Amino acid sequence: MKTAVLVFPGSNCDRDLAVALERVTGTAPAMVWHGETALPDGVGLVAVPGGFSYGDYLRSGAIAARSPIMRAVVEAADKGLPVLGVCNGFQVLTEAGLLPGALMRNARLTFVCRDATLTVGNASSAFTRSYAAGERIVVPVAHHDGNYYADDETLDRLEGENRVAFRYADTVNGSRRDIAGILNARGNVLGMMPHPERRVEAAHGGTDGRRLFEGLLETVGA
Ligand SMILES: NC(=O)CC[C@H](N)C(=O)O
Repeated sequence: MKTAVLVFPGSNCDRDLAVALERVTGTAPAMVWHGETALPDGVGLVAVPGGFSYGDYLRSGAIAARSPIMRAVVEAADKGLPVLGVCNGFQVLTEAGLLPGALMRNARLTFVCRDATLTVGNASSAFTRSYAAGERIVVPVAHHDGNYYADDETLDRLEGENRVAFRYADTVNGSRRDIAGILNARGNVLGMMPHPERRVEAAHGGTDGRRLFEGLLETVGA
């Protein structure tokens, strides 16, 4: 599977994601600079990395969401291309309007960096098919703006349409309804605050994150 990882000014977890994708797919991703206006031909996944973008000025993800490459990403997502946003990437995807809601400052106003136990909600998307619904997995978090907010109507819709991919098993950042990751209506866009790319080999303490990339590979094909 050919993949693309976006790179913004100040991105600092793009290489983590690239290494994880290469380990699982066997092919190094194309690293796509934010100023590009088109995605490389034939990519089966666009990954928006975690870390920071543009120093997180204004709001996390707000400036990155308006960079030239994001127009191409929104267009491709609308046509069904899988798009994964991890942490800062999730923030970018909400700011770009590909996912509903917003990621606000953590409820305790502190940076949270630790392993988080998640429960899998939707286990039938391209991203989550290698998990079982209700399964508990461990994936690390590292953020100060992970406090997911959406109004009740949006939250009810996300739950009613089985679009909550992951929830925190305990309180991590104050997210409404403990939401850690959500899907778009079509199921081809996933945003999640935990970092699956930091849990892909035994040396990371487990491989629960790797399964997400393996599920994608099964869906998209080599
Ligand atoms: N690990 C990350 O992607 C962090 C995202 C963002 N900089 C935050 O702290 O919320």
